[in-house]
Amino acid sequence: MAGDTLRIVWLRQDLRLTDNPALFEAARRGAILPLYILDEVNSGAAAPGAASRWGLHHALDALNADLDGRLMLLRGDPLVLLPQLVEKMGAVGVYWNRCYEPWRMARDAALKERLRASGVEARSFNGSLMWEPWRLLKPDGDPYRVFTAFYRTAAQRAHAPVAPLPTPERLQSTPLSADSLPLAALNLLPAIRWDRKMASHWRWGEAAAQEQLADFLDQNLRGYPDGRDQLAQSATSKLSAALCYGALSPRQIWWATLHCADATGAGEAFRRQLAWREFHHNLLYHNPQMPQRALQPKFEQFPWREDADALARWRRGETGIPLVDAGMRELWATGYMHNRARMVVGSFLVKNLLLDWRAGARWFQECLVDFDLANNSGGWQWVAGCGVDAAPYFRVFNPVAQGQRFDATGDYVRRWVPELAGVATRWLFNPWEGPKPLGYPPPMVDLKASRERALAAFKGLPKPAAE
Ligand SMILES: Cc1cc2nc3c(=O)[nH]c(=O)nc-3n(C[C@H](O)[C@H](O)[C@H](O)COP(=O)(O)OP(=O)(O)OC[C@H]3O[C@@H](n4cnc5c(N)ncnc54)[C@H](O)[C@@H]3O)c2cc1C
Repeated sequence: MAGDTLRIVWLRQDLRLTDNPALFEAARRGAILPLYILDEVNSGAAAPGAASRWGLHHALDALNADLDGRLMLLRGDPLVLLPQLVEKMGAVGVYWNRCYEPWRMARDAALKERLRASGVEARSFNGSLMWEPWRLLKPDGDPYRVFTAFYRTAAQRAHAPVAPLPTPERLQSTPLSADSLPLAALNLLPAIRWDRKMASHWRWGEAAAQEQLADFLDQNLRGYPDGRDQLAQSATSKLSAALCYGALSPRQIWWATLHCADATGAGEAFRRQLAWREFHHNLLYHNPQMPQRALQPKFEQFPWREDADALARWRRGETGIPLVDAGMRELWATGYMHNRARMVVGSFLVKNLLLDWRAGARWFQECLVDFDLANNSGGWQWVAGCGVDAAPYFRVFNPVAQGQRFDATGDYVRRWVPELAGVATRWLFNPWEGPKPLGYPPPMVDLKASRERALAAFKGLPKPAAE
């Protein structure tokens, strides 16, 4: 294959053929070499955990099948591997879609400079966001810090998300090089095969994601505004993992909602949630410290408790608070947790247990198949009340009231906490007040007293002049 037209398409969080600008542009110009590099060198603390690695394995497997087995796989530092590969293959360019995590941006900027300095075409595109963070700013040029204002501008005044691109008409890809590693050599699957139990909860690849989107629009969109908070209903799209690995782009989803039958206007509620993803990416871009540091500086002095035993009970779903335990066990069993449950378990950890939000974020990073650095750190800062546009710290979720409201039949709790299957709905969310259920622990904290302890700690924070 002629090296003078060969371009490497470096795929990362965009594992799809449709609406993939880097792939589309490279394929238009000639031959391509589709490549994925497992980078464990530059990721540091942001490295995906065991559940995301498992998901990545399947996402890569599906993409490779779509590319007729021609996806090249490497493992190591792209800053070293890519220049070597360019030289070896005689490629004229490297194309990729932009990522927005601080570690990836730093690496990609260095790579671009290095490739260009040696006369290689290095081009990046937007394949993962509807509004890139430097394009959606307040009128005074500052980044948004409040979601509603961000969304108002995005939905009403910003440019509409660009229409999705088609699949390239012709994919002229190079035969697989002998240097390519077999997928198994990336060691993404766990040594102890705990993943088998969660496999049935996920579908992989672009075609499956498109089908899932079509089914959601057809069957669930209408009920989304009311149903999305109902824990036992499958009312949400479950497209988060497809977005994380890039089997679908947000533009494809946005456009599909605009072009489907939506007589009730429910698409608006759904697009609003998609915009939360954009907002968190925007926040992370403008606040690269977001995964490590509270965006409200006063929280850096918050008196978090150190309590390894309490953290372990929370992780295992053995807190004695049924809704919290149900969420944590759903996470462990499936690699997913309903958004409402994410908020409830997060609030319980941070407020009732007074444990640092970063410990919760780290556990989610390890266990979520849909782990996404921007959404996870943004979600945790929101729940903890220490982010820019957060629920105020003094607003503490009451897991009993949340259960009664969002799991009124008790099906969610009974599914994930089978010890409580026989408990009447009246006592299901507060079994300590009713007949004592067998085999289920008493609550590890008193909800009222621990709430007051949290509020007192919050009141004790210094009030910096500049906040
Ligand atoms: C503490 C906490 C941690 C979270 N960690 C992650 C994470 O690591 N990865 C992740 O993708 N989402 C995370 N979320 C956001 C949200 O819980 C999930 O995106 C959602 O539950 C995924 O289910 P779905 O695809 O069915 O959502 P749907 O309701 O169908 O929404 C469609 C899409 O919109 C986006 N979205 C929806 N709600 C939110 C939100 N609150 N914030 C940002 N984007 C949103 C997601 O991309 C989602 O796939 C977190 C939320 C909290 C409170």
